[in-house]
Amino acid sequence: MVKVTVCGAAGGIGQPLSLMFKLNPYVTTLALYDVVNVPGVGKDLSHIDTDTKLESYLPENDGLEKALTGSDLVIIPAGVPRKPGMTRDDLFAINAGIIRDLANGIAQFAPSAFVLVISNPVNSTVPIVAEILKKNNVFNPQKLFGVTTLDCVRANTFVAELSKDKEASAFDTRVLGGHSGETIVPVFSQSAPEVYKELSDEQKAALVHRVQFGGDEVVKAKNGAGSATLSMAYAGYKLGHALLAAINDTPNIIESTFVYLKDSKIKGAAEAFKYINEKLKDSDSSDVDFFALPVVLSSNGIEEIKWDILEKVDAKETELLKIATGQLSKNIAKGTAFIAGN
Ligand SMILES: NC(=O)C1=CN([C@@H]2O[C@H](COP(=O)(O)OP(=O)(O)OC[C@H]3O[C@@H](n4cnc5c(N)ncnc54)[C@H](O)[C@@H]3O)[C@@H](O)[C@H]2O)C=CC1
Ligand SMILES: O=C([O-])CC(=O)C(=O)O
Repeated sequence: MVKVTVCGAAGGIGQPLSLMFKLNPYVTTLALYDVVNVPGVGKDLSHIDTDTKLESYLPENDGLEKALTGSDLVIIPAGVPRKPGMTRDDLFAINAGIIRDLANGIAQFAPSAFVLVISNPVNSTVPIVAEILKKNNVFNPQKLFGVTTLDCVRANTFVAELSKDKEASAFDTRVLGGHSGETIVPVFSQSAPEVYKELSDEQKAALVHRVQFGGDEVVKAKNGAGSATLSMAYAGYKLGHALLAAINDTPNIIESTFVYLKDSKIKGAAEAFKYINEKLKDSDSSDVDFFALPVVLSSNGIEEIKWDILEKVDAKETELLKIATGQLSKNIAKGTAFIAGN
């Protein structure tokens, strides 16, 4: 029996993401929550002849409580998307409060659920969720995931375009750091070595830049009508499905996610925290408490952090990681301070 809750289910990401979970055989109940339009989305999906039971809730009549109670996995694509000319950080003013309120609901009604945060700016919204869960004494770092899967998906697609003989599905690129611009660091030296070795320095730089700013490509092409929704729904589903498979005892699944490190008991967290903060960050900027890294999944959630990839990356990638930590420490501190100041 697995209940999945999608918060922001009537949105551009929420709808296709909910469709995919309606088709997932692990899911017995799918609860949709949104502040608008969700009864229609829920009714529509409920006609699909898969066995997953559909529930949909607006905020009135304790909707959030009902959507979250008994939930095993909560996925959050709630909040506003970018328009051309905006950075992800420009979304903080609106989305931080939305995420705080949803996190308070999770702390109260689904304190032991796995939580996947899609809403931007991920580098700050994930720290917001962690702070709320900590305040309520229900924080378990094994169960909190910042969704950076779309960066990996893009990296696989873009590197395949440069490969002579391999399709996108042949790649499993690791992307480290965070989820915005220069905080996104694909490490092709570790995951696509054959293709990577053949590229010139200019080609390597262009490939990395394309992954870092892939979101902008979509924002520009949509021309005011939002940001990535369909590729994001796919990516969110990919991580969610991997987690459901791990919960159901499929061994050795590795996915990348923006994971909490500081004071965490997860295997590899202390080593990751030390390496990032001592070797990749200026001593005068605040701690980088979260970082996107490959993790091994189990029925407990994040079982192990594969931090040693940080030691293996090449000199140029190390330089990029150092640039990433500067921005990331500010983004994380901003999220944490938002809750400390509330
Ligand atoms: N992590 C990632 O890689 C990516 C993250 N995103 C982010 O995902 C978020 C959602 O994007 P879209 O689906 O395109 O936006 P959208 O505007 O189409 O949908 C957002 C939905 O959230 C709902 N919502 C607003 N406040 C809410 C609340 N308090 N509780 C529940 N639902 C609420 C809205 O009613 C709407 O249905 C944005 O912040 C966007 O930047 C988008 C793409 C990739
Ligand atoms: O670019 C955006 O604002 C949405 C996003 O995070 C992405 O597509 O990577």
